[in-house]
Amino acid sequence: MASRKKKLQGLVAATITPMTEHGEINFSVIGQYVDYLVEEQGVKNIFVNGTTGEGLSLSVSERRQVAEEWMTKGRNKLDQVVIHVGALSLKESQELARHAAEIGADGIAVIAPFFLKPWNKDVLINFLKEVAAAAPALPFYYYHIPALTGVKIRAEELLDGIQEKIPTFQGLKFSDTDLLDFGQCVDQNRERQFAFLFGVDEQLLSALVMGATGAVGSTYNYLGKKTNQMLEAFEQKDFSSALNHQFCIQRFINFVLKLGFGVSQTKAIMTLVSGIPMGPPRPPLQRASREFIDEAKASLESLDFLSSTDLKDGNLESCS
Ligand SMILES: CC(=O)N[C@H](C=O)[C@@H](O)[C@H](O)[C@H](O)CO
Ligand SMILES: CC(=O)C(=O)O
Repeated sequence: MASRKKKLQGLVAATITPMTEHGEINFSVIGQYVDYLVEEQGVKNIFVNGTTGEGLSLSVSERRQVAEEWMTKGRNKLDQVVIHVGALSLKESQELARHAAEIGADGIAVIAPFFLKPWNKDVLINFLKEVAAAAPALPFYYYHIPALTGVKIRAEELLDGIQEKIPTFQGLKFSDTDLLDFGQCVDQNRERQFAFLFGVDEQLLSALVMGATGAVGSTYNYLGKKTNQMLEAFEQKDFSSALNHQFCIQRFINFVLKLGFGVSQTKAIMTLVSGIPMGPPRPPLQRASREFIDEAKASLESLDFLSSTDLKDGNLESCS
């Protein structure tokens, strides 16, 4: 039986995997990174080796080392560490799940296998069940990200009866814009203590209205503080302030999405905002262009999302 520890709530940063200029993992900055999230962004939960962490571009041995480093450096500082252990090979996924349990992680998450794909709900559940069973004491989260996996089985359908198949099932990380599907996941499972973690940062407020209990995302690495203000306003039922915060966040995300925004760009933005070198991404991803970085910087400054306040004066767009 999974240890029913405190429900995962609030913001969860999808961690970047820092790399050296030579493309090796730069473990040396992870301690600093933990402190930055906790102290500067007010974010105390992390999601390791996911999309943002290029988990599927790392070897199994690298994934184990990265997970260990976050656990070590996060001890007594972070609330919860969830490790993504999804892989195309069930064996690898199980190895990573067992490893997550050994190192004391707070939960594991798994995406749908995305090469030879499950074609219906039962087939997907069977795969997930085998992974979950390798870590029978760890809370299990399904990571729904259909745009990247190509597995479009609706989350609402998957959740129907899931606890009978996967007793450790504890929640859903929902990275899709289908708020009907998300809302129905919440509505149909009201009496269960699941965590509903939303993963589209630019739409989080709508998901909060639908009953999201938390959020996992890449932008919480550097917009955690801002997003926490939105959560706070929502909690206080100050919906107009919450909406202002969401619109500010949207202006930034909308701006970078139009320039082309993904993991490479997240690495560059985090380097810029935190001052911690995240390094280049691993191929097939390519590093963000100089033009992107300059434009993103100007946008962050004009929205007052950077500590440097050079461009602040007289800026009508400022979101502070
Ligand atoms: C596809 C992807 O990486 N999604 C992230 C997490 O699920 C989000 O945090 C996005 O990066 C963010 O919402 C910006 O679109
Ligand atoms: C964004 C996210 O949740 C991930 O990197 O997996």
